[in-house]
Amino acid sequence: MATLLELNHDDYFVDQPGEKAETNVRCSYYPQCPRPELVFGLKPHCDGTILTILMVDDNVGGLQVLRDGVWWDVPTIPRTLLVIIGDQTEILSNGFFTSPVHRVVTNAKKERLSVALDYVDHEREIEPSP
Ligand SMILES: O=C(O)CCC(=O)C(=O)O
Ligand SMILES: [Fe+2]
Repeated sequence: MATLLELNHDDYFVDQPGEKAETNVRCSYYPQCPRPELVFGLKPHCDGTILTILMVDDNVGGLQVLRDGVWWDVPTIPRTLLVIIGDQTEILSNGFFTSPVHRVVTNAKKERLSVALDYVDHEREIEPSP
């Protein structure tokens, strides 16, 4: 990431979070929903994190990302973790990496599980790279 930004500091993104940066795990259960057209699993949002690492159910889609005004399904790939860039990385990279707006839609036939690991710094003031 630092190389892409042409920073002369390979560990720039590793060094920015303070010692109090936290990792939190969130397990979410999305039950079947008889009226998926009316109910979001998770409303549209960006993650306020440095990164979110997401493990989703291989058999159920549901995660969507907004790009150019269109919602796209995020494909599920077995045994693969998904990394979502968070707002803090967008700030650190001065907008080079963007924190995507995403949501989870519900499913009438299948329940869904996900595990999200948030890496976030609530203590330090995050500033754009030099
Ligand atoms: O459950 C998911 O697939 C997405 C979860 C999510 O976006 C979040 O926890 O911020
Ligand atoms: Fe999220």
